[in-house]
Amino acid sequence: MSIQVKNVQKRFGNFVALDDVTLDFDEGQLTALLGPSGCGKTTLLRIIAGLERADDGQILLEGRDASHQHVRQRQVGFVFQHYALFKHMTVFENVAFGLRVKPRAERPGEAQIRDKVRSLLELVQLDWLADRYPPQLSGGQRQRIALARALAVEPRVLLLDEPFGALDAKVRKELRRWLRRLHDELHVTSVFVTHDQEEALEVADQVVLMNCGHVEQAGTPEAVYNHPATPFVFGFLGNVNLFHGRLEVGERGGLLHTGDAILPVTGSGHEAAGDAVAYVRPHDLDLERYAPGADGIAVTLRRALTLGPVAQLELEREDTQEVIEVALPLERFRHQGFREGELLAVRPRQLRVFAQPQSHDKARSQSQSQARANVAPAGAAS
Ligand SMILES: Nc1ncnc2c1ncn2[C@@H]1O[C@H](COP(=O)(O)OP(=O)(O)OP(=O)(O)O)[C@@H](O)[C@H]1O
Repeated sequence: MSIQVKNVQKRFGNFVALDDVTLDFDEGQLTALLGPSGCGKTTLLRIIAGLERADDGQILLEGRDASHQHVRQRQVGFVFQHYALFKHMTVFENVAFGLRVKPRAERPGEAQIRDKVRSLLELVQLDWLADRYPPQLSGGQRQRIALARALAVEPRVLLLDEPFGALDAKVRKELRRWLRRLHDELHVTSVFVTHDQEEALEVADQVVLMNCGHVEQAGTPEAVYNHPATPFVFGFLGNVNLFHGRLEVGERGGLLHTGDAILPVTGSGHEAAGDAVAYVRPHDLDLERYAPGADGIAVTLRRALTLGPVAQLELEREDTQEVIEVALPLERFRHQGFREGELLAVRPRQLRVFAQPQSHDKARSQSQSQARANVAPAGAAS
């Protein structure tokens, strides 16, 4: 079932939790709602489910206005962070619960219930736990049972609120791969809330980046990561270096004057000249030995972390003393033989510029500071 969210507005008192949110969730798609704490992810999920009413706007399910439909009529299945399994019931009975409480006319017979529960337990690969009670399960197993229980009533939409939030990192990773495989088998339109960018990028077909009650960007993981629409998205999805400076726009594109360096800018070329901030990821920077008059930013290599296949380098700008973070394949780093204390030159392969906002409203400036919380220790913080 497809879901459309149209111009949804939600306030709690004077606080705007959702501000004109418009989104499409295609039939059979797995979408991640991603964003910092308090940005409105759960509120949006609850409004889609019918657990919360929007003040304005519409929810369309399969093209039909469902804004006034009761949660039951919407045919949604839920999985929450804190697994709400019934402790006094076996795993089997927990999964059977939704079927047993159906109105008499719709309730399947006992044999059908048994078959259905068995096949769901096989689907989540926990059929061997049917007779156990929830306290006898691990956290990951409980979440898989919670999912089987949500699926028992054949929901047309599956909503998951931080389903793996309470689990440790290793189990989370296993479970998110498992969720993806399960989704590929079932193709139920699913929306899950997370504040873990890796989880969203790895699992989802569509990632919706939210911030302060509005949607910053929605798109495939590839699109939001490689073509971030706003500084917030850039900062939220992975490490980034910031270069503050002045943008000069000429016929052949933009040039950023930052400290003593002049750097060519990639991108649309529609940015206005003036104060600007350029964004570049640590792996989009080239590094070579410094030579007087050469292009790039002169830096000193302060620290090299050579764990794993990538060398993480901390470099200090000669002109502004800001820190730049560079990620180089370990082999290349070793081959070059760079040493700590050495003078090098950094050149961005891709430098994305966003114009400096002239006037911030409160929410936007908050969004900026949240974005900065995710940047590399780099010039970043300045
Ligand atoms: N019932 C409520 N009454 C008042 N304020 C609320 C209520 N529910 C949510 N809020 C506020 O609305 C904002 C959005 O909350 P929401 O739970 O949707 O955020 P979230 O993005 O899911 O956050 P988290 O990742 O921390 O769960 C928060 O500032 C929250 O305090």
